[in-house]
Amino acid sequence: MLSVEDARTRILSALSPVGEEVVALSAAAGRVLSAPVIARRTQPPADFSAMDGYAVRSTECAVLPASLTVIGESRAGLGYDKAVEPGQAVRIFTGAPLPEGADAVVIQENTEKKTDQSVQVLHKVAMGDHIRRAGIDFNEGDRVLEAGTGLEPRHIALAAAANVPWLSVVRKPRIALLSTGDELVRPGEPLGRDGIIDAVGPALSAMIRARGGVVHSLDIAKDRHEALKAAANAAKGCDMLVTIGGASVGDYDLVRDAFGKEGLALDFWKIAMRPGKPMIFGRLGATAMLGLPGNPVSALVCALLFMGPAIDRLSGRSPRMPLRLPAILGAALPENGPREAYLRASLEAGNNGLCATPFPQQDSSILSGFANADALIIRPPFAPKSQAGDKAEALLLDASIGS
Ligand SMILES: Nc1nc2c(c(=O)[nH]1)N[C@H]1C(S)=C(S)[C@@H](COP(=O)(O)OP(=O)(O)OC[C@H]3O[C@@H](n4cnc5c(N)ncnc54)[C@H](O)[C@@H]3O)O[C@H]1N2
Ligand code: MOO
Repeated sequence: MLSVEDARTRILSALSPVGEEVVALSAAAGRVLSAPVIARRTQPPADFSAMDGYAVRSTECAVLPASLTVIGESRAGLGYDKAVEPGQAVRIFTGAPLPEGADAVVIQENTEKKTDQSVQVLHKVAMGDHIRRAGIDFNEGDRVLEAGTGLEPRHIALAAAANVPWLSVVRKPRIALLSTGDELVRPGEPLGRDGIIDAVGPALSAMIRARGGVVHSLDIAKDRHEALKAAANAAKGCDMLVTIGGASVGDYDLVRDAFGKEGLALDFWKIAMRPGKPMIFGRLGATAMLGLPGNPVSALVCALLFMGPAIDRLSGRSPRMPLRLPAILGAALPENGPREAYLRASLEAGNNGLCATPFPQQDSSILSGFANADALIIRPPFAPKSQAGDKAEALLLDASIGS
């Protein structure tokens, strides 16, 4: 069986970013740049004042107090267009261009205004004080953002400041999503005695959207070849098809077989991990296919470790993984079997760092445990018995830990 690491490498190397499109800056948040952003102006475009005060010639202020004649005003968006001569100063405000001849700004708290036309400088002034030099942020022609950047509001601010109103971004990957199983119904729909609610489909829809993909919902397919054939057809034109369930060896686990008949080029089936062993990866024509196991925790853990990074790759980003941190075990664990284990655990800040306590119940059908977990403890294949207090590694499920 493939290791988790090898499986991820195989998946990521089989995928590449989908095409690009141009979007307005106002619609670009959350998208991924497909080309660098080149500044179309210099920022600041000239030497600017960083404070409210007076633009002066610093040598005029060598002897204090220095009395200067105020000859005009420079404010943001409307500079003073004559030079400052010896004995003169210009009233200036934050973000205003420094007038010619001036080489420093003295903040107004360090002056005393005598009249509208006269000011006394009371404190020392050095050349360059409180000046933001032209181009300290960026210059016209600079590459201010690289291709592959996931656009956060701060990147939007930078592109806007660089006067770039349109951005080339990677098209949102289209992800077809199919739950399989005769027993499944959608939440809230009429339910027979042995029915099971499709819990994984809604979770994966949310995950795909949060990751920047577009969900093409294929709903729920019955465990029949014709239903899976119809789904394979409906997924055409999508960048990836994600199926849930039917990945194992039972009489009703038809996914590999049925998609095989539709031309699935299987890359691998089965990973040495727990939960998540019977995961499928391959290609159906131009569409990548990820077949997740049906047990809900298995499906969600596989989605976290493989589907998320795969969508990142399709989106042109470097694949993101949950943060992996060293932790101390909060309870003893038995020897691990041949599969890498991902144990649902709570996480607390302890005296010796993070303390990860595995939940007693680790069955891959138990959603309540997974929903309330902070982390997954990773145990390598055949890890020996461990005691509380031993070192371990944990994957954070959320960016922050509840207190
Ligand atoms: N003889 C063997 N049996 C099993 C093996 C094996 O190696 N040999 N592997 C086990 C492992 S590990 C897993 S994981 C499961 C995976 O099975 P399938 O992918 O075929 O999943 P299903 O049989 O379709 O469903 C399993 C279980 O999960 C429920 N389910 C399915 N889809 C959903 C959904 N969308 N939302 C909520 N619950 C879902 C389904 O009702 C079943 O209870 O196979 C083991 N068996
Ligand atoms: O891999 Mo299964 O996911 O052990 O339940």
